[in-house]
Amino acid sequence: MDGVSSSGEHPVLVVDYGAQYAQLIARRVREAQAYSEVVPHSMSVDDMLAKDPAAIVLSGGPASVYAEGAPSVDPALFETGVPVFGICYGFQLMASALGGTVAHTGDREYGRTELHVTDPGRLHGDIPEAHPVWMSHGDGVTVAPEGFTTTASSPGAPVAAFEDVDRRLAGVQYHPEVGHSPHGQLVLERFLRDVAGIRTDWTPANIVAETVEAIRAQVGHAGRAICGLSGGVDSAVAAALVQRAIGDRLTCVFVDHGLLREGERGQVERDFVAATGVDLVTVDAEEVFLRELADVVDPEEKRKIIGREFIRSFEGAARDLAEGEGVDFLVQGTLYPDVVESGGGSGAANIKSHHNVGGLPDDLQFSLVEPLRALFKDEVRAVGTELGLPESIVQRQPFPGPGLAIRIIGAVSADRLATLRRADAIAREELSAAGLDRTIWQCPVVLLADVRSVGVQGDGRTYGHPVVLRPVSSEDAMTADWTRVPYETLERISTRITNECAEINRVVLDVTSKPPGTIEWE
Ligand SMILES: Nc1ncnc2c1ncn2[C@@H]1O[C@H](COP(=O)(O)OP(=O)(O)OP(=O)(O)O)[C@@H](O)[C@H]1O
Ligand SMILES: O=c1[nH]c(=O)c2[nH+]cn([C@@H]3O[C@H](COP(=O)(O)O)[C@@H](O)[C@H]3O)c2[nH]1
Ligand SMILES: NC(=O)CC[C@H](N)C(=O)O
Ligand SMILES: [Mg+2]
Repeated sequence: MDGVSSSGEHPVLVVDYGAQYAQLIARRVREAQAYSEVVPHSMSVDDMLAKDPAAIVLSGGPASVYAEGAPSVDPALFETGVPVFGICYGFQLMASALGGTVAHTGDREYGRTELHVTDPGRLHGDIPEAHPVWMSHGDGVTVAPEGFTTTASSPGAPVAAFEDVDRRLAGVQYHPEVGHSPHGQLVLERFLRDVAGIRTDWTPANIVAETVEAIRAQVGHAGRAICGLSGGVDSAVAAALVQRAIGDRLTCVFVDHGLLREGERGQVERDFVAATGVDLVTVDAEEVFLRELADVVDPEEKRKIIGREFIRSFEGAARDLAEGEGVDFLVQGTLYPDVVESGGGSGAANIKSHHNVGGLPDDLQFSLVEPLRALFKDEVRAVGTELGLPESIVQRQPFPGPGLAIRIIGAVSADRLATLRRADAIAREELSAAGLDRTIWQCPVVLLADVRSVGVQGDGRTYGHPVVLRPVSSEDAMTADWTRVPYETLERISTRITNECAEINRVVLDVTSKPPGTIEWE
């Protein structure tokens, strides 16, 4: 079907009703090559329309649609002509808003359930008549609204799917977004393509083309930009996109804030420049960062100071560069998770202020150019590959901009940084030697600088600090699990760190997933 392409300008909005899986729905939509964003259920229909959505998905949620105070949907949404798909609670909402009946049936279904396709319709053709789906509900639609065809049922949900193709509305009681619904992705794709009429062509090549155009439009014909470049994946890809858009009107700025890992500066100045040919200047800012951070213990305070000092460094570099000519634009490799965690999503809580989002000072003079702001890391990697960046850059493990400062629990000092830098280098060496670089998303090493424990080394008493190993596996850093690193590798890391780092007499392993823990400790 030849409809609109979904993109940053025509997103598929996932309306979050408190679902466990709202982000996952958005990811699945993106996997179907349509661009998607999560928005809160408090957003008005007018505000949704202002985003010019290609379609809207109503998520699941814990409430019951008939309960007092339950989050609802404005029935006007269904009159706008925008295609809508309801999942679980969203399906029940759609049913009750359009005149169907939803009730507490007592027929709970949690987990694997057999679905029977009673009418293939647009969504369920060529799928076995009986197939497993993942359910998680206690309420059910007992009567579908007028105009809808019921297309599937399950033992506990006589109306388990319905569609009104003319009005481009459809929904399912089950969760198509989870891996346990093997045909769910197909059903979602059919809604986007065959019901909503979206051209699912949101591919890395199209993202590059669209983004380069948008950057040109923002920076104009004569504008000059600097790009905060860390050697990491995000800023490398952002720089490559901007370079493609404005060529040599871009200069990259690497800030050595003294919070870097062993060998990092050389790697950026030598290897990164050799691999990409970017025009790079380095700012030596160790002294000022360490001075400003002295005695600061609170993680948010650290982050705000670091965010501010990054900008001061960029301002200094811009002044030196332009010799009076204005550099108005600052390029940053900000990703969607940075925005969400900084509380900048739609109604999201502030978990931590990423230095490049929530940590920015109020008096920022630059206009920000953030071409990756809507993307997740795996999407950024695909864009980087599309741009021809080498594997060594595209597949690099992330390292946070605030660096080792947010891995010292306690105040930051040059001595503590030196200790942590060595321990971190040892852990990275051993994990690489064990061939785990691609299995592990990243492995922060955290120095508990305000904790001491008693040890015995060389027959003498020590009273040193512990370090924590935090190996995690993840797809996009929004959720993570701790990586089961082989004991032999852990043993080598532990032995080497306690032998080679004077202040450290204990190595412990963090076995917390995210949630509830975050990846970094601060
Ligand atoms: N040392 C640095 N010098 C200049 N800019 C930096 C530095 N560290 C971080 N930044 C800026 O802050 C942004 C966010 O940092 P972040 O660590 O999330 O991304 P990254 O370093 O580019 O990629 P990765 O997530 O792979 O480490 C970067 O994209 C970059 O623009
Ligand atoms: O550039 C950054 N600036 C920051 O302020 C920041 N805080 C966390 N991170 C990285 O983001 C990912 C998610 O981390 P958390 O689970 O700790 O929030 C992980 O990959 C972290 O390393 C940051 N990156
Ligand atoms: N997962 C859901 O969306 C559940 C919807 C509703 N709370 C029910 O129990 O039926
Ligand atoms: Mg980084």
